[in-house]
Amino acid sequence: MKIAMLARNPNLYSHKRLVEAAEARGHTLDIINTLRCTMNITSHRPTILYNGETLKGYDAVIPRIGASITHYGLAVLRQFEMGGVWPLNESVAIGRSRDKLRSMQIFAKHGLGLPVTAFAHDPKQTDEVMKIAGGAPVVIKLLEGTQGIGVVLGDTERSAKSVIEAFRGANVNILVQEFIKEAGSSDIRIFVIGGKVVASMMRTGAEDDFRSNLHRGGSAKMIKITPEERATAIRAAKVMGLNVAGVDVLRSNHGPVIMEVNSSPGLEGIEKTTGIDLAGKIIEFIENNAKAGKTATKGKG
Ligand SMILES: Nc1ncnc2c1ncn2[C@@H]1O[C@H](COP(=O)(O)OP(=O)(O)OP(=O)(O)O)[C@@H](O)[C@H]1O
Ligand SMILES: [Mg+2]
Ligand SMILES: [Mg+2]
Repeated sequence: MKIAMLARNPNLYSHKRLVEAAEARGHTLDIINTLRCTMNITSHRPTILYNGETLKGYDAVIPRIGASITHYGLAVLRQFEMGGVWPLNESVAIGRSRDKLRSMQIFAKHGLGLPVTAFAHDPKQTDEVMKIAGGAPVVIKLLEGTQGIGVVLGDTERSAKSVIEAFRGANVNILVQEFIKEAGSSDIRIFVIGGKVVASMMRTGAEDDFRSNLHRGGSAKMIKITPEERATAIRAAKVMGLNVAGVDVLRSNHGPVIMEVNSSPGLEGIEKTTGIDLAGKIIEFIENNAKAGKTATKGKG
């Protein structure tokens, strides 16, 4: 097969592993720098120009679109989809999962466990937002945050309110969430491919941090998840419409609650922790599923 991978940095562990796995199985995998793609949107047959040439002949495209270029990256992916190239994850599904509010609303609608979450646009609503989240301690999150940056614990009513007001003053969107203390600075990353759990790990925050992010100094270990956690992760990936997903859940007193669902989950932490060849499993999934024009949404947007 001829596979395209939309990515910017060819030296990232995840990207190198996917190239390696594809080549080991006899495929070619070209890394396409998303931002260097030019789109011809006017023609009847949508095309993508790359380094002066029209991209063609691809059987599948692996989107690894960074959070900072979601908008342009999804347009490029849609262009592939409209040209009939099978995407590992569809643009519509990635768009859903990148929007924290939208995804939480979808999870709630499907009865999946979530931390109690409040959101308001008006700075005057601080008291109400605090009340919905059940009062201090609460977790305050930047909607556009990543790698644990912009995730703050408001220990007391007073500190929570000043954090909310500071964020609001900076004119950024936030959500306020019940603090799941019983999770003990740990979360579980569950890796789903094609509706099956293929690997999972528990990440625990550094000594003095409630955030479990490995980027913030957390550590990871292998873990056996419960059937309820497994079902939650599979369902979360399904309602997002993602073939490949990294589902993050916290163990709360009221069962597993979903933190977020990642559409381009990193491979380094989880492959090194579990010893499972996830890159190989992803390529295998592509082999078994890629078919020209076979997408649920066909880039309908
Ligand atoms: N409501 C909560 N209760 C307890 N701990 C939380 C809560 N929300 C977040 N955390 C902790 O903080 C960490 C970071 O939060 P979150 O995953 O929402 O944002 P992020 O890591 O910045 O986003 P991304 O994972 O996309 O980089 C979580 O992994 C979890 O350990
Ligand atoms: Mg996120
Ligand atoms: Mg996270």
